[in-house]
Amino acid sequence: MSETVLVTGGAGYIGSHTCKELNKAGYFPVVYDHLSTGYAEFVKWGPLEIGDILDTERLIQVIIKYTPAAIIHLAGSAYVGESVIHPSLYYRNNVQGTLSVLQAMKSTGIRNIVLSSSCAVYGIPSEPFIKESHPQVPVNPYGRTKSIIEHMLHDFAYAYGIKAVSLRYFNAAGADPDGEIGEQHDPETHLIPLLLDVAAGRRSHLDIYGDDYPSEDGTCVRDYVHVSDLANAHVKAMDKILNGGSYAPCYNLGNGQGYSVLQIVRAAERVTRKKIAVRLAPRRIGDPPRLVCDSSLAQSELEWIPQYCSLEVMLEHAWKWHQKRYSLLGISAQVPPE
Ligand SMILES: O=c1ccn([C@@H]2O[C@H](COP(=O)(O)OP(=O)(O)O[C@H]3O[C@H](CO)[C@H](O)[C@H](O)[C@H]3O)[C@@H](O)[C@H]2O)c(=O)[nH]1
Repeated sequence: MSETVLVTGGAGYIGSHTCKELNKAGYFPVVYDHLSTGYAEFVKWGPLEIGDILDTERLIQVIIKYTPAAIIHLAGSAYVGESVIHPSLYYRNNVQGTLSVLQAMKSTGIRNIVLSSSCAVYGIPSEPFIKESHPQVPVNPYGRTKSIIEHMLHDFAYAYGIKAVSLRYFNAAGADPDGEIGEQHDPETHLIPLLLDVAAGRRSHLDIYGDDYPSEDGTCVRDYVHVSDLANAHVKAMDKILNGGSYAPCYNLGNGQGYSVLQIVRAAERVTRKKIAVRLAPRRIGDPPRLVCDSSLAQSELEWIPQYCSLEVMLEHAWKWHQKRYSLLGISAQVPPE
């Protein structure tokens, strides 16, 4: 019989791709999501249980119902800019929410967890390629909450024998290569879907948040990693903890290649064959100038080998999904009022 895995936040962008990869690998993913930012139609590879991670009793009920071998915990809040304006939301959903998940695990005897973490734990890096051992000095509340929950996992691992892996994502990009699921946020704040909206004529322009950063063209540099590769890393992490594992390790997940905002705009113009209008805007508070990954630890210890490293391929998959999504919704190309 296939092992059951409970995926909190499994109706979201990374969560739904993770469920697809789990299914491919022979696991049975049960999604736990309250659908505030996720979509029921993204839950295709197992049942959906609607619930909030803050509701420990409901979590316990669902765990008792399915007796999962492990939990992949992705539910939480994940907008850097919003975290600066509404930190209480981030401490509640990310810190209190994870504590609730850990308490439910402790009450039901579930011992294995894979945690969604972020490169935001590092802050402004002192090295061009960030290793896991880099000091953690987050520069926004989002990053601070992720750092705190990683520490919570360590403490629970030590005290209660929980086996845990934290995955520090760099910038998730692209969409399912089969076009079944993809990126969809409301409101949208992420660079790639926003500039695809401009290419599709649904937005007038993209605001570029600052051109005075210490990069070649002055715009921020990020490491974009295909969402299906990220999803696959969860399966590798799951395999590792279910087959022994070690004491709460953390792994960086990225491609080790930095692209500036303007480089992404130009690449999206090539892929969509559309001109993308941009407008210079002030820096966004909480944005580090450069975040680029050294993922050699994940490659050696998890045997994680990303398949879709090309930026063009990520953008092609994102563009294919973007077009499909609007045709499914029956929405024609139009520029919404400013
Ligand atoms: O309209 C926009 C949107 C974004 N950007 C820039 O594009 C880059 C990427 O921004 P995103 O909002 O797409 O992604 P972030 O780097 O802010 O966020 C990502 O990385 C974070 C860690 O830093 C978290 O992990 C978060 O969940 C993840 O989406 C940033 O330099 C941002 O300033 C713009 O110039 N204009």
